[in-house]
Amino acid sequence: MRYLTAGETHGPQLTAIIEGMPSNLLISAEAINEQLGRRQKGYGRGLRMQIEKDTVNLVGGVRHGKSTGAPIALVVENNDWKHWTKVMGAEPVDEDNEGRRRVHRPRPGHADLNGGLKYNQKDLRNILERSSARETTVRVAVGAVARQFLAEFGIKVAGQVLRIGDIEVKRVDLPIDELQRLTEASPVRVVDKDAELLMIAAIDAAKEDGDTLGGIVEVIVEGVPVGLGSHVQWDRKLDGRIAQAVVSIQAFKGVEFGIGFEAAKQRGSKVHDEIMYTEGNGFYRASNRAGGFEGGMTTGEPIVVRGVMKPISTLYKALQSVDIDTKEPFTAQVERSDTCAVPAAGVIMENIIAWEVAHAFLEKFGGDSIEEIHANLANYKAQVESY
Ligand SMILES: Cc1cc2nc3c(=O)[nH]c(=O)nc-3n(C[C@H](O)[C@H](O)[C@H](O)COP(=O)(O)O)c2cc1C
Ligand SMILES: C=C(O[C@@H]1CC(C(=O)O)=C[C@@H](OP(=O)(O)O)[C@H]1O)C(=O)O
Repeated sequence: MRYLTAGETHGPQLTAIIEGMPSNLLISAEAINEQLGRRQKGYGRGLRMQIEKDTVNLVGGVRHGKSTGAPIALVVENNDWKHWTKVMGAEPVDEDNEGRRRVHRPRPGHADLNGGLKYNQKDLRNILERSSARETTVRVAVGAVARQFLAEFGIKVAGQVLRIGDIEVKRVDLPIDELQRLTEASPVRVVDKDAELLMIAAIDAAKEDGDTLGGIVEVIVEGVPVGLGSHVQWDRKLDGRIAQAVVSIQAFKGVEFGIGFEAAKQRGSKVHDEIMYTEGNGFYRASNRAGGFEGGMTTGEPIVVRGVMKPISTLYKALQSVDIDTKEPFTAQVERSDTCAVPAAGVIMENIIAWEVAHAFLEKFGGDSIEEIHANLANYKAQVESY
């Protein structure tokens, strides 16, 4: 199973195609829209989120509410497009010709300069249009389909924000349904309401100063069987694939599993998870410091992943850069930008991880229909139980 996305942030739409989703999966556009809506709600976003009202259009591979096995095509339209038809117009233009502008001032912290040099583009809009995190809209839509696939097999995903700037909350270990419920309505997706108020104040203060904030998000996946991923080849390690997916989110700079970087400070006796066995429950771990992985395979314990997002690159208190035409320094002018997108990024992270887990699940249990996968899973469960 694989997917690709296409589309520009100020173009007419974002598009994704999922190839290899088995047939007979119930796919609800409403459930996809729920995830799209969650991605738009976080505190700290700029004016663009007031323009957009993201909803999915399923234009291929789904009939009568179920996948047919054909490629699934998903489209999310950009409401903002109508304001950009001239700028995005078909004719190449120079600056200020009929209101269309060529971008020649690269923004620090963005793909602009590297992309311009690499693709030999003198209009940096050709880079920024695609590097924008607007693309995550349709990746969340893809992940929301994966989420429905996982739900079919009792696998659930939830996330919480653990840090915004210097405001940190202690992670809470709640049953996943409870965590989902408590973070659902929260503007920064934290359970601790006091910390949330501090975070909102920190975002407001950064905005006041023309500055931006990053943070840390944690995602948990519960109900995964033992043995997703594999130790036998580097690119089959599921923790490795998840790490790649997390760092592929715009502005994500780090990832850790379980106790993560903390492990560097501890002795082995405080890091590894002892193996237990009881009749009926089979093998399990006394703790889950590894965050659900050993040898690139799931242990059957919850997957616990944290991602680090850097502060938003575009600052109202602008950073210095160099004009690609004149080679003269300038300080960038900002029209609009987010101050903090960590809560939104948490929703993105949940959904892209759902995709990676669904992908590994399908690799393990194969099959072209949901019924076939259920049969394969039951067979494997019986094998594990009698091991
Ligand atoms: C949900 C989300 C919203 C973002 N919004 C903005 C924004 O409004 N302004 C900005 O400069 N960067 C924003 N970013 C970050 C940039 O897209 C990102 O820093 C840039 O594409 C360069 O990629 P890199 O930081 O991964 O190197 C956002 C990222 C995410 C995940
Ligand atoms: C559009 C989204 O995020 C955008 C991501 C983004 C960037 O540079 O990554 C810059 C901003 O875009 P614009 O310049 O059009 O306001 C954000 O609004 C979105 O999340 O849907």
